[in-house]
Amino acid sequence: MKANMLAPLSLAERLADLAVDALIDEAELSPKPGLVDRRGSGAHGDMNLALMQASALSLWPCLRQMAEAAQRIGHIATPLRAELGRLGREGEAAMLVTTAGVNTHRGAIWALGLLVAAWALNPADSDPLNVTARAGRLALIEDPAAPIADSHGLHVRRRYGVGGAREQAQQGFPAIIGHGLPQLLRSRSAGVGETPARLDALLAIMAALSDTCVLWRAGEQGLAVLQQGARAVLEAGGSASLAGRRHLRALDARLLHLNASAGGAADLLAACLFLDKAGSL
Ligand SMILES: CC(C)(COP(=O)(O)OP(=O)(O)OC[C@H]1O[C@@H](n2cnc3c(N)ncnc32)[C@H](O[C@H]2O[C@H](COP(=O)(O)OP(=O)(O)OP(=O)(O)O)[C@@H](O)[C@H]2O)[C@@H]1O)[C@@H](O)C(=O)NCCC(=O)NCCS
Ligand SMILES: Nc1ncnc2[nH]cnc12
Repeated sequence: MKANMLAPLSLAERLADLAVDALIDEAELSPKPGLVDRRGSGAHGDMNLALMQASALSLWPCLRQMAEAAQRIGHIATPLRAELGRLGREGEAAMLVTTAGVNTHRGAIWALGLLVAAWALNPADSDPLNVTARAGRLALIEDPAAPIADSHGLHVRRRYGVGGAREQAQQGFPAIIGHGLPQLLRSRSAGVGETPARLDALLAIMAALSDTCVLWRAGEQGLAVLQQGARAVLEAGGSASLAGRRHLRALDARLLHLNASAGGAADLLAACLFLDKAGSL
């Protein structure tokens, strides 16, 4: 092989590439209400775009290993779930080293980890509906080595009775399959550019999701502001329209005022963009 030629990539490497690409696309997408983007840190004192990009790149080895584990183990049962849990915890540790302790992508490791594994289990069937269904079956299996977690998500689930990241995965990612992905395709076929189509997909996810990050910081009132505000942008014509952009600006200002950040919806947009890349593998 010539020195300037790259070695062919394995399936696991290509899946990790697509997942990291999707994370970087999500981080760079702007203007996202309340979230870190090209404009700044949103409602986060401890995150910025460079940190999100570095965090995304740090997850490549973990995502590749998750896909490899799925190929090696080959079926949906406890051994694969246990291995994904172990690799997920290692990935979180690598992320926290890269970010000096800031939780940039915990939810993304969970969602994309399950999805790369589900894809690698049957690469011939990359229909998003079937990949998310396989990921859901994986998420339903208990991780025998999971530590007793004291997470924000746990507190919020107990207080407000919502499902959170675990249930979203166990149900086969309804926020993506029922909202984000159809909106992405609808906005594209309406002829808007790729950036507004992705923003509309994010808003559709925000309007449908019980995001435990928002509930943690801003309670039920914050979640209602997010969901109603996201719906208002879409009903006004989406982020490509003048009226939609006005609603989007107002939503951004309200979320910043409430110190509310929809990190869960951001993770699910990355997962949605990953599934959308299915055709390019
Ligand atoms: C099963 C886990 C997902 C753990 O879930 P749990 O709900 O117990 O724990 P959390 O630590 O709260 O993590 C869930 C993260 O998922 C995102 N998320 C939130 N709501 C939803 C939803 N409805 N659907 C899908 N995803 C959702 C969200 O991640 C983003 O937010 C992070 C920032 O959160 P936080 O630290 O709370 O943020 P701040 O507000 O900044 O904190 P303060 O400043 O106020 O202190 C950011 O990272 C985004 O990614 C939730 O945080 C799973 O994680 C797990 O069990 N992992 C163990 C290893 C494992 O098994 N891995 C499996 C590999 S496939
Ligand atoms: N763009 C973003 N801003 C804040 N939290 C996030 N978690 C994942 N993506 C994020």
